Amino acid sequence: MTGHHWGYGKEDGPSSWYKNYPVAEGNRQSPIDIVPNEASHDRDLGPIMTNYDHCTSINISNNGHSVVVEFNDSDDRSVIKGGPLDNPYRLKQFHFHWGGKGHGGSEHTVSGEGFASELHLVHWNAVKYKTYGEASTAPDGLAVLGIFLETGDDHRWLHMITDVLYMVKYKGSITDFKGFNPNCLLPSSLHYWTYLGSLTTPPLHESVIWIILKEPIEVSEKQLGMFRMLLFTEEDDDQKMRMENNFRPPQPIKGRRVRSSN
Ligand SMILES: CCc1c(F)c(F)c(S(N)(=O)=O)c(F)c1F
Ligand SMILES: [Zn+2]
Repeated sequence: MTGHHWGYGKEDGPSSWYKNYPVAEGNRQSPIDIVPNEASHDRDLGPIMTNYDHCTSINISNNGHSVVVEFNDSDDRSVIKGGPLDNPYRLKQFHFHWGGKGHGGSEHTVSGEGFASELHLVHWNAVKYKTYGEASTAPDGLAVLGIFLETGDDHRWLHMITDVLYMVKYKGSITDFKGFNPNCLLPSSLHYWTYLGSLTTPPLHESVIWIILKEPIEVSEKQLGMFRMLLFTEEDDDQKMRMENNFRPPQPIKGRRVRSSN
């Protein structure tokens, strides 16, 4: 089953996704522009807690849209809980979105400002739903932790990822990636904004509780450049399409409230 082809180009990019995925024009689409002083500070919004047991990472792959690190989600070893979440949500994968050299690349923006890149840690509600697939279409099925990346100093742990990107240059490539603990990619503060949204790629399901950390992490221009050597295209494809600008722009807020942890 080939499904619908979508991408980030002129013909198949975000402005055309509604043709095959009508929910693209829904009432809780992501990403959004976050306006900090319009966010409501909720005293009963507690801290989020991540418990990422490092021995659950499995592999790293290029799916033609991003680079993805998959985790073993057969038990509750690696979870996020607290904050707006009623249950612990199991870590399934993380991936990135980034721009071209020197401009934008994040999906969410803050007061209209984009960052160079955005990391998404995707979790699913295994208490209420039996499988990720079932959770991915439920209104409280997924929780995605979003972390902004800004250019600055080298990130000492991101090297573990950028050093293996050459192994997954082409769409469809995959390689072992064990023992990686994503706790090393978190900033020092876990203060966040949270709102109800969707997947930012097709099928754009409106099933995501978004938790966006306020503090970005710093990565070097060189490390970001490594992501841009990845390709959207397969090894045998004579078109070498550099993987960059794989982000969806902000979508209408449609009356939603953004809450702030603190
Ligand atoms: C279908 C797998 C998948 C993605 F491909 C994806 F891009 C995102 S996103 N950008 O909203 O975090 C998910 F949450 C997700 F579950
Ligand atoms: Zn994403």
